Amino acid sequence: MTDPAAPGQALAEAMQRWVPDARRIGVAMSGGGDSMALLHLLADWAAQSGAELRAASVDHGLRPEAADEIALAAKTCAALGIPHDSLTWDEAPAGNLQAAARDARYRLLSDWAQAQGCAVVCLGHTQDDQAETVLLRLLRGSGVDGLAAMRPRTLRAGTVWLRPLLAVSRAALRADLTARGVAWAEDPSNADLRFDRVRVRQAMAALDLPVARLADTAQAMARAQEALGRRAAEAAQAGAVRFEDGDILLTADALSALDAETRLRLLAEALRWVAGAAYRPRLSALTGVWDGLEAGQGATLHGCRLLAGVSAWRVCREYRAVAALEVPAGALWDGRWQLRLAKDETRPDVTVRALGQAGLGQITRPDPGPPHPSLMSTPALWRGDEVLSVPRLNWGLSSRVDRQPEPASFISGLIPH
Ligand SMILES: Nc1ncnc2c1ncn2[C@@H]1O[C@H](COP(=O)(O)OP(=O)(O)OP(=O)(O)O)[C@@H](O)[C@H]1O
Repeated sequence: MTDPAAPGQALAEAMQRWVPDARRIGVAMSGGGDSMALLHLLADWAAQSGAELRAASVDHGLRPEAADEIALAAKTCAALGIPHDSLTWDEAPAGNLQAAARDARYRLLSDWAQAQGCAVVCLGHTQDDQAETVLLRLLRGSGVDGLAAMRPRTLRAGTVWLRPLLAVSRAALRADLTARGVAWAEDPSNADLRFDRVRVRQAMAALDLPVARLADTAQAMARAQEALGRRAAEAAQAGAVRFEDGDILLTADALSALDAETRLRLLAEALRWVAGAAYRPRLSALTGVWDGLEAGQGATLHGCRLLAGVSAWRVCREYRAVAALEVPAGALWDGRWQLRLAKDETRPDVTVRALGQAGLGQITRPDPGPPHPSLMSTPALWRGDEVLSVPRLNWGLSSRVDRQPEPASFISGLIPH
């Protein structure tokens, strides 16, 4: 069993391992105990290594106490001579509030880090957070990917995030702060039993569950996840997957030679890639779809259409998912395409949107060509109601594709990074 590590040593080892040469490091500070300890430990490490620190806190505008917590973070940074910024989330939240607040936090911190020139941003997740995540995911029926829980280094919203305290216990961090005589804020939502995480935390304490063992499970699962991802990437490169203008074709013969886990991984990644999504659907949600495809039935999932052909299954974008998207020519469409006319300076009113039925009625369809659902969601250049160009079909005015979905991002999506 991996015992919780001593805070200062664990942090220095993590920094040495993940960012040996970084000059400027960002710190995400909530004002709570974990990120307060992170700040002090990083300050010790920076004094030794010569790195510079920058700190930021996000006020989501959801709790009245947050302003005081951020003020405490700012005051502590000032005492340590570390520049600190307060970032405010002022968009109206949509959907799940917790998830929207978290996404906004990562986005705001990522933009801030880039503006500050920070190579990475450090987060204060602890070994206890990791153990809670494992247990939460176990209770939700997660497989290998979910149980791999949080990684010490991740990419999200275009920024590298580090969790240098993932092997350190929360108790050790609190003891470190107490020894330094440093105050921290206690977030009242940490006692709010409406949150699954809080209930899991309390259950772990009541049952005296071994935190370090649960965290070990995450490490074992992360190794398994990487091995399975590499196996799926090899299968893709050996011909199980073909790329066709933003669609993916899963080759029936090659798939039938693969084990079920690898096949599901390829299908899940195909859905993520075609939808341009940050996350794959859960593998367990795909078994039913797979059985349907084998029986020749298509499906609609994750913003994609799945078409069951004889020699290959096609994954294409679902028309309904993109029907309302319209951007000026040259701007990013559906997060993954950039199109414009070869001579676009003469056509300022040109936009990009999906071909749809209205567009299909205006063009000559290639024969043989992509199937109807794939054509429907194909991006085209329009002026008002008139289709000017469909670059994928080489139809209409000459055009340029400045950006399109890249096969390399399919392969890298299979291997955790
Ligand atoms: N309001 C905030 N401003 C800046 N950083 C924050 C804020 N809230 C959390 N963090 C950073 O994230 C770390 C984890 O915080 P917490 O466990 O509360 O978040 P979470 O929502 O569970 O995070 P995650 O989504 O990464 O699991 C903190 O130690 C801190 O580094």
